[in-house]
Amino acid sequence: MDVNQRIAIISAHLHPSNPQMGENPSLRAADCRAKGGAAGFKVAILGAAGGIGQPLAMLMKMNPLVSVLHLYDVVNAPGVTADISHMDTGAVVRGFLGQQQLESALTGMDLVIIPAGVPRKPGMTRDDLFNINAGIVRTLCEGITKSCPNALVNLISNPVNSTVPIAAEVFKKAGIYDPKKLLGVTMLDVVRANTFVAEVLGLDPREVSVPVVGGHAGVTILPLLSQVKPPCSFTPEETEFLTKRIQDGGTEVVQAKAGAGSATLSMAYAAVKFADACLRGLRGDAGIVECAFVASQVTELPFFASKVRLGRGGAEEVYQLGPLNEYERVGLEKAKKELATSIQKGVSFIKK
Ligand SMILES: NC(=O)c1ccc[n+]([C@@H]2O[C@H](COP(=O)([O-])OP(=O)(O)OC[C@H]3O[C@@H](n4cnc5c(N)ncnc54)[C@H](O)[C@@H]3O)[C@@H](O)[C@H]2O)c1
Ligand SMILES: O=C(O)C[C@H](O)C(=O)O
Repeated sequence: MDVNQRIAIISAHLHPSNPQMGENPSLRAADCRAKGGAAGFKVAILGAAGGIGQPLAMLMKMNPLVSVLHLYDVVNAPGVTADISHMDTGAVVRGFLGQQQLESALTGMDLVIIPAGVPRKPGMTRDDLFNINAGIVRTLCEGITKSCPNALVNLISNPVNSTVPIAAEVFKKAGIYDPKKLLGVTMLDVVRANTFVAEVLGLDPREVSVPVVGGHAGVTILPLLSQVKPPCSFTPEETEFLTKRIQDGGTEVVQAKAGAGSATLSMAYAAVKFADACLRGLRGDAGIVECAFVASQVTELPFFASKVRLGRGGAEEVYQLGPLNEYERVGLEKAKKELATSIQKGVSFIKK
């Protein structure tokens, strides 16, 4: 950067009348840095000013795999962007406010993470969010079809069991659907399962790995306690207690927050854990396996959460469920029944 560019940056901050988001000279200098060979991926967060979005943005700014971080929301994006952009980590941060900036927010992105939408209040199911969040997800996915059709998409907005089918239909309509690149984020169920199982076993949660399959709502969340690593066994009472606690983990937080929303901090942690795995897959690292809600042939349903292998193309391999015990087989039937309805609801929303 030459001396004139440096003077431009200083005067922009001394006379801050000009900076419209994305047109600040300091961002142009950062652009040079981003273009100047900074290795890494370009990531957009849609809904970045929300309860999940803000800690997620902070954690992604700390991720060394990210070179450019775009923060988009319909409110408060400038404040969150200014705040996070002061962190002395590598990623260049840019903010985008409102629908008219969606295209710029998405252009050139490798990974788009979507936590936009309303959260639950006590007494609501995730499906009660459908009427508002379905339209939000449709609009954002239409933006993706135009501006970054090859990006990997991590969809967090609830009800995930319906929003993922909505996204798939939007992408199909635009002729850009690649099932491997659309991933519903169920990592929070795995994070909770690891934590709750570790509590019962008296272990450090980092040593525990629990596959959670099915979907992301109530009985569709199916922890496979017979496949826990390290290998262990549970009494029927422990199995019942753990399965219920994992299935109701979201409701536990909604009730504790008493009207102030749902899980945000643990979700941001889970979202970053999952996004980091996706980015390592995109980079070509071998052996990255996580659970996600994806297009699937594991059951008769078109979407199902199970372990997937993440690679350069996204979810490159979807694994079978492995041997289930009787308790899990019964749970699987219940999960499939509810999932079928939620998936169909999402598909019909776009097809109608
Ligand atoms: N998948 C999961 O495991 C999981 C976990 C927790 C929460 N969630 C879901 O994530 C969503 C967000 O939760 P939250 O607590 O962050 O809610 P929040 O209300 O705190 O934040 C949502 C953000 O989305 C923004 N937004 C609304 N419409 C938008 C649009 N059209 N474009 C861009 N941004 C828009 C809002 O302005 C807000 O900043 C909810 O649907 C919630 O149920 C999913
Ligand atoms: O429970 C919710 O509504 C939010 C989220 O799906 C969760 O599991 O915490």
